[in-house]
Amino acid sequence: MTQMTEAIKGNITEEMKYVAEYEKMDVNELRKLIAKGYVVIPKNVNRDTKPVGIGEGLSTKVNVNLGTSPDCIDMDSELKKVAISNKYGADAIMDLSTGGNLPEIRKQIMSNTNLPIGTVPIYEVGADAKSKYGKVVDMDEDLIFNVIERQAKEGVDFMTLHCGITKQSVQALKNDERVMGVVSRGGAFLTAYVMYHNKENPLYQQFDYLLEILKEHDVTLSLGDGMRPGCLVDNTDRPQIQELITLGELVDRCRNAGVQVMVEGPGHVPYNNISANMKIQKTVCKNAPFYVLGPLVTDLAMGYDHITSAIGGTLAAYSGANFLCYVTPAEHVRLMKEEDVIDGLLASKIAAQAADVAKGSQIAWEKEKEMAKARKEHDWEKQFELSLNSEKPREMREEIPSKEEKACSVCGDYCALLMVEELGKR
Ligand SMILES: C[C@H]1O[C@@H](n2cnc3c(N)ncnc32)[C@H](O)[C@@H]1O
Ligand SMILES: Cc1ncc(COP(=O)(O)O)c(N)n1
Ligand code: MET
Ligand code: SF4
Ligand SMILES: [Zn+2]
Repeated sequence: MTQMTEAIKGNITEEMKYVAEYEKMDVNELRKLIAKGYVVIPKNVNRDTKPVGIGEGLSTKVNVNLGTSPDCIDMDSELKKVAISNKYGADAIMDLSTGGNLPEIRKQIMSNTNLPIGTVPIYEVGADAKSKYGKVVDMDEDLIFNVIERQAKEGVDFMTLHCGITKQSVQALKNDERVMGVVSRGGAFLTAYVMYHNKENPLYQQFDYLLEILKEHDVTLSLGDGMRPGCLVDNTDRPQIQELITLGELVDRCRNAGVQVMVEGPGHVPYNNISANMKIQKTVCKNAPFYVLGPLVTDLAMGYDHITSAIGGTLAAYSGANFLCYVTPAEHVRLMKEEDVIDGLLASKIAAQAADVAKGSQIAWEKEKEMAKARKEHDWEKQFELSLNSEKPREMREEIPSKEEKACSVCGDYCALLMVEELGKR
């Protein structure tokens, strides 16, 4: 049973009820969207988590990436990142750990949040292959499917699997004059596998078997974009589009099997090409929920890539993307620290709200109206409460206080609002 098979049968699940209430929509409308594959609810049957809907007609969701790396294994810090994700309103968390005891790290992360958890199982496969046989490319089919099945049993809610890395897309990469090669880590593992063994990607070749495993536990498949461009100059090139066409075909196969599926997208895309990218994806993948990384609209802002990604993410979400994978100021520089998680998550939440407002979402506009009212009433406490991060403005207001309690220290006695208001005009 999956949310999708239930929806097709006409059954309304508890998860659908929860999501419909949160989104303030009719539950039968939601059910129809899930049945068509336009909306997913990533929730593994083996784990009790908050149901989160992603897709057409729903509010834009944001994901936090966290996890260890071979250079930094600090469980304490990762759990603080989980706490930050809970506190500041992430909609999902991906554990992208590649250093230390991966199943143990995942277990701890999962027991510290009720948010849906995503993973990229090929990372664990690569790490296991390296420790057992010496190299990442020494992985084999058994190891791949065993890891996926184990993670599915543990309760992972969505999995990024780079099924579109095929002999064909690897050939397209070789034929192209792309400046940067493969920047997707999972994509790189599988591209290396295809090149080294001259074999087809097992995730593609045995896709039906993969679907059986995912279906049993209702794991949502997130089709990874292993060929996404790694810099603006490579955007929307043939390897990216070649892979996307394969992903579109795989979406059909997921739907026929009743497996929930979303599709991942770039990455590095100039502002003028973002809406075209969203349109191509939504068309080729027949309205599957779209999960984008950024997109980053310039490559020159090292240390500020949460901003480049919020600019791109706003337009992407406005143009059809449903799920924004956050990017932090640490992207392209080092592993993120806790404060980077706050900045990255806030930037993504801003992009999501900005896009939802522009799309005319009633929920988004209700919040904007409440803020307008709080500002008019000089209700500072309410303004802080409504803010995406309440603490920051609260602390800032205390740093340079105003003598005039209703105003702030930008104008103080000359508060524009108060001056006209006192004449009884508003
Ligand atoms: C594809 C995305 O995954 C992120 N990424 C890769 N590994 C980790 C990790 N251990 N923690 C957080 N993010 C990670 C990259 O920074 C990129 O944004
Ligand atoms: C939107 C998005 N895209 C990709 C990945 C995985 O990372 P990678 O492809 O580098 O393994 C991700 N976590 N989120
Ligand atoms: C593999 S982690 C690095 C990801 C890379 N910055 C990208 O654009 O997708
Ligand atoms: S983030 Fe760093 S380690 Fe990862 S692909 Fe880019 S340069 Fe390599
Ligand atoms: Zn990048």
